[in-house]
Amino acid sequence: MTPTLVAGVDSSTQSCKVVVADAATGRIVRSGQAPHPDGTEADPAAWQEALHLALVRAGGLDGVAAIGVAGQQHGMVCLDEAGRVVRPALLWNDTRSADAARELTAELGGPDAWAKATGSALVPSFTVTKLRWLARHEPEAAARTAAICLPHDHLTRLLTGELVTDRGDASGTGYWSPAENAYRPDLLRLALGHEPQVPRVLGPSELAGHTAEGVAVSAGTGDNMAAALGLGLAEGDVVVSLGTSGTVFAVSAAPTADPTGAVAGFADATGRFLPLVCTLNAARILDAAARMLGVDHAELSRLALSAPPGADGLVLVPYLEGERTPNRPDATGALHGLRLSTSTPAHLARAAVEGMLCGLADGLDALIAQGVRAERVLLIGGAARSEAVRRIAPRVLGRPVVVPPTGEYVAEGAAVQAAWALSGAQEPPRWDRPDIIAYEAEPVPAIRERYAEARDHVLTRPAE
Ligand SMILES: Nc1ncnc2c1ncn2[C@@H]1O[C@H](COP(=O)(O)OP(=O)(O)O)[C@@H](O)[C@H]1O
Ligand SMILES: O=C(CO)[C@@H](O)[C@H](O)COP(=O)(O)O
Repeated sequence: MTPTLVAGVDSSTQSCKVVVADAATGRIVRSGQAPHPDGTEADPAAWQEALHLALVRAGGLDGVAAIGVAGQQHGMVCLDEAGRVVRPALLWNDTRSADAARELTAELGGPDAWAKATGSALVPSFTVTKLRWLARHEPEAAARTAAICLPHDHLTRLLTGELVTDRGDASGTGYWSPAENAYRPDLLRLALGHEPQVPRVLGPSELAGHTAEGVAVSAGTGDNMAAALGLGLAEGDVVVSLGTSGTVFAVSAAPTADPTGAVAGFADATGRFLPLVCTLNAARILDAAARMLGVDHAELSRLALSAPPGADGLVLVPYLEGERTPNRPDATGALHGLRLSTSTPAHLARAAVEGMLCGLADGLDALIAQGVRAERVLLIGGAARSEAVRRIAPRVLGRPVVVPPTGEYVAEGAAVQAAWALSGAQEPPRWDRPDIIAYEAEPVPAIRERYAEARDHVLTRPAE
């Protein structure tokens, strides 16, 4: 019998990935990907082209009954009255709205007020801060903005003609409340000066519509929510994802509202919640280290593993893109503890891996402080392919980690959602994912202690 096929899309920061899977078993039958342009602002047409190319490379939608789109969270896509894009989208890792975040925070009564209203204290990643930036710096574009949506909403709209979203992605806007399950139009108005149309929020297994060819399209969601769905996260599981962003997250039955701003109180893609810590600096720290050393990722990993834990005191503070957690949008990175004896490629490679992981370890602490249980840590994302990262992670995170088989969990999560929407079932399908590899190593607390000494000693960006 021919299996029913579903497709999942991951339209993330650096690329678009598509998987086509058997809806009953989750077996991946074909896949494809295509790159996104570099930069922190992007023409949404580039995502559409990359999706088209990735779909072609995945053998198209022949035989596919349903598709779901997951995307990088928070990006601001402004549409005019005719549904045309007003200006390039500002992405989650664009920090130009740092002043806007500070202004809006003060106007509502501080970080606690935002955490109560939307689950999250404001940092420049949130869409609402980008809207304020637009109102201040491009008032003409702000006035032409008749509707506002996120990257995954935009692609879903191109597929179906419907302006819809889901709880997960809506929870990263800064104008939707996960606890109330409702928009906060007052916050939209506060930021932009008027209330543009916003996407209708669909239920977790609701259909957004159909493509012109009749393929059903699920609600879609943010990339982290999709990864949680793809991994079938249970309580006690914590994910450390090392993509362009570094994220640490868990599913939770109750909403969170962390006034310190470290933990964002997002919603997930199943009707629950997804407390999450996000850093701006993860896989690209290793890309940068490899570039500086003139080596590829395999050699960077070999070098890192050849240096001792703690790199003899060499610390790399990884704020190359500024930072979001802690909230230091204007920070730069730094190398501390350089001596003649630590001036080696191996030490630098080790310091890069450890510095990246220390940022995530701080995130894990913040999540635990919000009541999350970390019984099992799952390592995913591009940089989790690195053997050095897998073997050093337990030393820095202070607990064993498991690495699910190398897969595209965001795209797979989007495919799970498509299969769920198609089935009409109460719960999402549980696809078997065997062969989890466990990595154990003695924790080395000195790595984090030295990092804690170093992390506040960085320069800010020079004025441009
Ligand atoms: N073996 C590897 N070791 C370290 N980093 C890697 C490896 N393979 C891929 N990467 C990095 O992972 C990143 C892409 O990860 P991915 O999770 O797909 O990111 P995103 O979803 O944000 O686009 C790139 O920066 C890439 O260089
Ligand atoms: O902003 C966040 C989470 O709040 C990021 O995690 C983005 O969702 C981008 O993710 P990747 O491209 O790294 O997957």
